[in-house]
Amino acid sequence: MTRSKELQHIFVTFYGNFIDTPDFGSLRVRMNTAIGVCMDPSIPENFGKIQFISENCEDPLMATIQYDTSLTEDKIKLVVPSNNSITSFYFPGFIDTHIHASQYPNCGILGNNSTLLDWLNKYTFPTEAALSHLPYANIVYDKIVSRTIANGTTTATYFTTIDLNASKVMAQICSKYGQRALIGKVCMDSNSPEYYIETCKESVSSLIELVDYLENELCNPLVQPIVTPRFAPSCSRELMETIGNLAKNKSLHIQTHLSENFNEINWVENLFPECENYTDVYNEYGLLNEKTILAHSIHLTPEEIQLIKLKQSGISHCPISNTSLTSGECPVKEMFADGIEKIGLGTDVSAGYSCSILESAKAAYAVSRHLAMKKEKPQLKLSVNECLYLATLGGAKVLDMDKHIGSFDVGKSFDCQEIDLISPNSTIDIFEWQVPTNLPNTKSEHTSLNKPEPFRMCDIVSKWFFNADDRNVVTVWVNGHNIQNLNT
Ligand SMILES: O=c1[nH]c(=O)c2nc[nH]c2[nH]1
Ligand SMILES: [Zn+2]
Repeated sequence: MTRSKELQHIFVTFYGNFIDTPDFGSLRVRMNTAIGVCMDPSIPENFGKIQFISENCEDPLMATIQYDTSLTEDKIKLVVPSNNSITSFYFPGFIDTHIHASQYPNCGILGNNSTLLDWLNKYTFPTEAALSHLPYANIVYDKIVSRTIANGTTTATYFTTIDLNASKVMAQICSKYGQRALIGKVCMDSNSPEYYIETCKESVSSLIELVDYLENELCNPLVQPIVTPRFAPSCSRELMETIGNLAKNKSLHIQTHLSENFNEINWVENLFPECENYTDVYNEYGLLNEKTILAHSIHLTPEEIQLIKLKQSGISHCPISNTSLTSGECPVKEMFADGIEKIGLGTDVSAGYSCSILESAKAAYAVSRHLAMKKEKPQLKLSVNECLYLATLGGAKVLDMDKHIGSFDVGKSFDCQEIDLISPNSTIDIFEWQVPTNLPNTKSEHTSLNKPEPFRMCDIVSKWFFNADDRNVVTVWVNGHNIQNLNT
């Protein structure tokens, strides 16, 4: 298709099987469904957003014209899965609520016995400091953004480094690829190595300049700033208060680390004796609100849980990182039971060894089971559906973006990944008699005494969850745009 022809399309209708998790624990399966997305730049309020959903639809083109009779066929692009079979489906794009783009060169390098504070000093700070060299930052940031997209991540909340210019480079790269991103220039003016520290004044002025750059120069609504005090030990009271005020005045997101490791928690208690607990430090210095993302939050006291609930902050559960640095097991189900409503997943590269949210979802499943065994509480186990919710709509809630992303609903942006269990390089083995018939839960002619019943769609999802990787991600869209095949 020529570029000029493509430009005429002001509406895209996606057709196939749509699966999402509208609630914690439920799986919504909509077979043979048409979802219409407005791509008309002259209607900015609808651009990239889902306009209609027609279930059990036989003629998606007709459904589109019925939705809007002013649309003619030449204005509509119809997208069907490349392998239009029952083993392929559309799923909401993954949301990574905590990832250090700058640590990607260390991904998979952890040091066997490292725990948080020695790992930071030995591996992390030198790697982050090196990214002030912009050609290096360009290569690393380009790779992590394309790699997360290849793994189905449509929204990511990034930490960069203290370096302003490298943070601008990261924003440019996210914008180039079309990924939805929050860009966090790290703020740290205390208790850090002399080769990787800023003064409070430098930190605040770099942050202000980054915010100004994103608002007034880059001007891509998909790429937003996020205020990023690294964690309480590396921030002075003055720094936290100043950037907290900036976040409040400009309605910006905030991200930081909380309660990851016992040595860290003791350190915070010694550094901030005026505060009730670790969470209270962020509250005291104006950093705790409904747009705050708290990574880890493993060892919280009941008082801290109540404070987070009161302030409606979100928690980013990073199970691969927590296992790798032996930080602990975040009690996700207990926190939900205690009334915390906003919990999502973070890869936490490079304390986490994978930039795939699907891998993090599997790790969340495993960690919850270890916790259930340790505490002899089977109710602490996370199900596949619950893990997939954390990876999508749960993450959207953490980012306070659940009105816009995280599931397939009219009015939401079309942020989506097409999954295929039998894509060309797939390593998933699925046998002919296991392939479901077109109608969910009906028996097919395969069924006999000797042949088992075919899978239901929830089995197909389970197979994907445990057996898949990026080879099963066929295409990725953000705001209705295909962002995976940038160079095609
Ligand atoms: O997992 C983590 N990664 C980090 O880079 C970091 N900095 C403070 N605390 C941290 N925890
Ligand atoms: Zn982190």
